[in-house]
Amino acid sequence: MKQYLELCQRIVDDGVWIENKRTNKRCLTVVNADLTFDVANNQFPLITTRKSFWKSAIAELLGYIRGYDNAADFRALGTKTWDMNANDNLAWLNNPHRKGEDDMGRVYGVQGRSWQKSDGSTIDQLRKIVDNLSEGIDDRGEILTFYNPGEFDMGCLRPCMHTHTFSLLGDTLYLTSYQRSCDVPLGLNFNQVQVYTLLALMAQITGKKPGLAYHKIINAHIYEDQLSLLRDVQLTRTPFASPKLIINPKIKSLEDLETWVTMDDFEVLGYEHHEAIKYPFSV
Ligand SMILES: Nc1nc(=O)c2c([nH]1)NC[C@@H]1CN(c3ccc(C(=O)N[C@@H](CCC(=O)O)C(=O)O)cc3)CN21
Ligand SMILES: O=c1ccn([C@H]2C[C@H](O)[C@@H](COP(=O)(O)O)O2)c(=O)[nH]1
Repeated sequence: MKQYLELCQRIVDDGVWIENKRTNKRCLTVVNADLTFDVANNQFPLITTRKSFWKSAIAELLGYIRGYDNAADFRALGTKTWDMNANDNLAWLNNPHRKGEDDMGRVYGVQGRSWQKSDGSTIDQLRKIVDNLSEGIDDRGEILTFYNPGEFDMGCLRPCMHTHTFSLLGDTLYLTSYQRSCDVPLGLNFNQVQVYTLLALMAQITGKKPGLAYHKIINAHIYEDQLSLLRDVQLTRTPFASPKLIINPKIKSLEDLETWVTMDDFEVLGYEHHEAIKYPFSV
């Protein structure tokens, strides 16, 4: 929580106002932030200075793991986070690649599970990583990347948290996640839960011990219409201690994640938090 609050304060104190063309809003912006989460000791980085909808964040992650490309599938898992980008974004609505209501196109998990090759076949990046790690192999290229510039025009949004690199030291698994663009009041609240949970889940299904998760952010920003709520409300609150994330130990494989896992397989213990804050969302 300390790292999150320090980043918020840094943006408020040192941020530069940058005009964003896509959303037509100004963003108070800093460049480069490094967060570290202690997954080994179950220090779940859930925001406590407001109510955080952590199930929605984990549902989104599970949708990426499954390779979903449709906001309706994300809703069925328990999150509405893709509704606006799939259905309310004019550039995407006018894009000939859009297959209709709720389609997100070739974003995130689609790239992770079925990256298209020029011969028409596909690459399942996640399957290869799970197979290698399960056998104790780290080929120094255990990289899951959603960043495919050749297909940006086929999706509703370029991926923000775009690359996850796994590293094995003995039987301890580490994760380094890269994020090019970060909406600190809304997105980061979800993204840090996802980085943490991705390492915890990957360690569990490959039979490794989880170590640290490193979260590297490039452009960290606050939209102009979020600033007063963040600075004058959220930042004046005193944080509570980190809660714990409990994952159903019956989850043992990638197939389990793909087939029967639901949000009921995740539980948070000891979550003390301040009241919810409704931040404006920019499409
Ligand atoms: N401007 C913007 N910020 C983002 O964080 C973001 C995007 N766009 N587009 C793609 C995804 C979608 N994400 C989202 C979308 C919505 C919420 C959101 O509304 N969160 C609320 C309520 C969540 C709930 O009730 O489930 C929150 O208070 O955290 C969060 C992240 C993260 N990403
Ligand atoms: O996981 C996510 C997804 C998106 N965001 C935020 C970061 C930006 O505010 C927008 C994306 O806009 P771009 O113009 O494509 O950078 O969504 C996030 O924080 N986390």
